[in-house]
Parts: sequence; structure tokens; C-alpha cells
Amino acid sequence: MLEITQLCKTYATGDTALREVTFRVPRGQMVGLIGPSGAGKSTLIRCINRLVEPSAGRVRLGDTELTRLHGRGLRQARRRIGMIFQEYALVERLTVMENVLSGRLGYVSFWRSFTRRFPGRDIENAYRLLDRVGLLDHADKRADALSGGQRQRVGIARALAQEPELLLVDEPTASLDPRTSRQIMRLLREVCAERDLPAIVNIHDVPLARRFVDRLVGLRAGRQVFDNAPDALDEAALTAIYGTEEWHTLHADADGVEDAPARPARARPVEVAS
Ligand SMILES: Nc1ncnc2c1ncn2[C@@H]1O[C@H](COP(=O)(O)OP(=O)(O)OP(=O)(O)O)[C@@H](O)[C@H]1O
Repeated sequence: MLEITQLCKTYATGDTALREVTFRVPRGQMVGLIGPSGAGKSTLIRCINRLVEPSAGRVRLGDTELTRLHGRGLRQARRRIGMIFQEYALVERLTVMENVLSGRLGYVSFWRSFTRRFPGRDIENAYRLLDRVGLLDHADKRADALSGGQRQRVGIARALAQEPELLLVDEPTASLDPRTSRQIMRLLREVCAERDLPAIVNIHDVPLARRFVDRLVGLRAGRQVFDNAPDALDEAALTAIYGTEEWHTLHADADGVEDAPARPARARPVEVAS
């Protein structure tokens, strides 16, 4: 369980990015974080892993209050948080397998990490993860030889190699075509369910979020203005999050006939584009 309590952030410039944001993410739940540009989505993700220092409030992961930690304690806690990024953040010249194993770097000794000699169980687990994300046949390829969707699968396998207790996912599909985006969102949803992992996914594409996440949190100017099931995201809620002008310009993705919906029929996406 992740618990965010009255989280506030005002940058040194005076910009207030978060205003008393409070919500909990139970294990196994994937929360989509939506809101217009500048609403505070990235700041919230970064305050959770303390890449940005919150001005006030608390973040708790299981029994650990992350907002109290410093130095070694913070580094150890960060190992429990898997990060997945828009631009994949892979080491291009390393193989797929080496990139997945880099998720273990925080756990092995300095010498092992320096020589890249990982324990056998880490290597076996990395093969299992590559199989899970559909890349077993690509283990020895260099990362720069992969497609965008394949790279994101490596990013997911690397995050899972950490054996995280939480996934923070920042715009995972922003560089991908609609069909690959759906496949990545489906994979994220499946691995969260399989591993009982809480996840927060910062995502601009509202129809895609609505289709795949369990719950949506909407931010506007740092305030949490929506927190509900995707089905509850009606016109009034979209207006509260995006304002009257902006929400109907959000692009609806063209639903692919080749992809069966991952969510039950009652939660089918509602088109928001006219
Ligand atoms: N390093 C920083 N220094 C000062 N102000 C910042 C900094 N980072 C973000 N902000 C401000 O905080 C507010 C929230 O920004 P943030 O990047 O968290 O929004 P966002 O919802 O992630 O936007 P986007 O969808 O465009 O990425 C904005 O007003 C932004 O200008």
C-alpha cells in the first residue's frame, strides 16, 4: 500500500506544483494520473521517490515513511520502487539481458556490479522476466537494435528485476504508436495484478488511461480534483480537470479491432473527441 498524505510542493521559484494531495494506492491497483500540462503530475511522481523534495506532507510505502528518509535509508527505499520512463532510459550499447540485470545493481556488491558478474539466481530471474515480457529471443541483442515497444518491454523487465513494491510509470506510451501503446498498458496492468503491485502511471492519453487503469486521479493546478473509477470520468469531471475549452480536444485513440479490451465490458472507454 502506498499512502500519500497532504503532499505539498512549492519550488524555489515560488511555483506551487502540489496542494495537499492525499490518496492511497492499495496493492495490485494501477492508478492513472491525469491532468493538463503543468498540473503537477511529474512533480507528484518525483516527490514519491524523493527526486524532488516535498515541501510538506507524507509519503508512506508499506511500513516505511519515505519522506523521513535520508542517505543510505533513502537509497535502500528507492530500490523498492521500480521506475519506468517515457524514453526507456536503457543503456544503448548493452544487451537486453544486461539492461534487465542492471535492475539488480542496487542489490549486488560493488565488485560484482563493477565486473557485471551477477549471481546465477539473478540471471535465471532475468530470463524469466524476458520471457514474461515476450523478449526471450532478444536477450543478446543490443538495446539500440530494438523497436520502441520492445525497449519499453525491457524497461518493464528491468523495473521488475528490482523486485519492487511499487511501480512509478512516467508517460510509458508517449513515444509509441496506438497499438503498441495498448500492448504496453495491457502488460503493465497484467504485471501489477500478477505481482500485487501498486502502480501510478502518469499518462496524457485519457482514452488509453480510461481503458486500462483501475482508477484515475485527476490533478489541476496542483489540486486533486478527481479520484474515482474510470467509468465516473464524465463530462463534468473532465471539465473540472481540464477546463471547459481543453478536454474535448484530447485525442481518443482509434480502437484496434485486433486488441480485445483488457477491462470488463462495463468499463469500455467512452470517446471524448468529437
Ligand atoms: N524544477 C522546477 N522548478 C520550478 N518550477 C517547476 C519545476 N518543475 C516543475 N515546475 C512547475 O511546477 C508546476 C507543475 O509542473 P509538473 O512538471 O509537475 O507538471 P505536469 O503535470 O507533469 O506537466 P506536463 O504534463 O507538461 O509534464 C508547473 O507550474 C511547473 O512550471
